[in-house]
Amino acid sequence: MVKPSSALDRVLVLEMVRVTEAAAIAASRLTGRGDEKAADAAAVEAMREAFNELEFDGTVVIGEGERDEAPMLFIGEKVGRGTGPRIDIALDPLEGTTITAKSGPNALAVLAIAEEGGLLNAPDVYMDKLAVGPGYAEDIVSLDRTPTENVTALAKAKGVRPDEIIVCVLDRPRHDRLIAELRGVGCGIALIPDGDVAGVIAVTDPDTTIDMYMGSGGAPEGVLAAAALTCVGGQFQGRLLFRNDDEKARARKWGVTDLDRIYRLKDLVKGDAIFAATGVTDGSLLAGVKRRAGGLMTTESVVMRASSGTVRWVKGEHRKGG
Ligand SMILES: O=P(O)(O)OC[C@H]1O[C@](O)(COP(=O)(O)O)[C@@H](O)[C@@H]1O
Ligand SMILES: [Mn+2]
Repeated sequence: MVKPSSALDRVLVLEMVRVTEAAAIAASRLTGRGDEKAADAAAVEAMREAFNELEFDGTVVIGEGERDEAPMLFIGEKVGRGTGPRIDIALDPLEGTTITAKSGPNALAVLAIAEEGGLLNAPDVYMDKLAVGPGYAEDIVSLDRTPTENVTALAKAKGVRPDEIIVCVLDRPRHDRLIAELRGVGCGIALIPDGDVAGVIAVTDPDTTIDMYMGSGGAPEGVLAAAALTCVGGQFQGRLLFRNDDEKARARKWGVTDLDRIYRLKDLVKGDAIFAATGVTDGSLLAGVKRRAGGLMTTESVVMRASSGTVRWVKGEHRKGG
């Protein structure tokens, strides 16, 4: 029996990989060149071009910024051919601009799509994030508890000592207190220079040995990581952080009424969703773009779908162009 296809037709699953591949390949030409802006611009342009080949009626809900600050893939921009299903898109054509410029680990081209209205229109502010992998009781950890309480609860559930827990944290001065508290507990801290989309997703992969993600990063990146966890399992909590009234006004403009709210996965991503990412540089999730002899280029991508929980790892060999 043929199942009725949802707005996110199966075809779109693999098409999304082409889109992230295009962005990753374009950005990779600028890897290690010390020019963050050029790397980002290359990814943005390639992603936009790839989207515009597709038979769908897409709207960017999380993108490169507001219309007046971003020339392309701004919030509200329509992409695709304008026919077919209406899809909302969250994207970060180059997640890890500094990483790419320095040729560090974990830069990704990343996007998530959902049926219209399915993604939180997160303002471009910081978000306090907390994530753990699958298999734990709901709310085993909470943004309303201290880091020490969360580590202790997680350790008990995992059947290890608190000092055996490994927490991933962005290496930022604003996290000094968090890091000091975790050091007090004796945890292992995986400090990352950038790239918390990969950092959050790392909790879902036992091979990374990372048990928990803590600390603040971009709210848009929070929604992207949440889309991945919606597909593969795990828990995520996020609370928007505002540094000034302007940021609060920005959030209200995007429909956020309760500024202190804790968002869980189902609040960030509703209904069916697809998450896709291609590695730009090597990282915990994916290998980066590699240029090999004879014009061959290889890419590694992952694409996941929430409704089926299917995860596909896609190795690409690109022989012409790029
Ligand atoms: O660098 P800040 O201001 O601490 O922001 C953290 C955010 O920046 C990143 O490290 C990289 O973001 P870019 O994609 O803009 O380079 C994100 O992963 C993270 O959410
Ligand atoms: Mn980013």
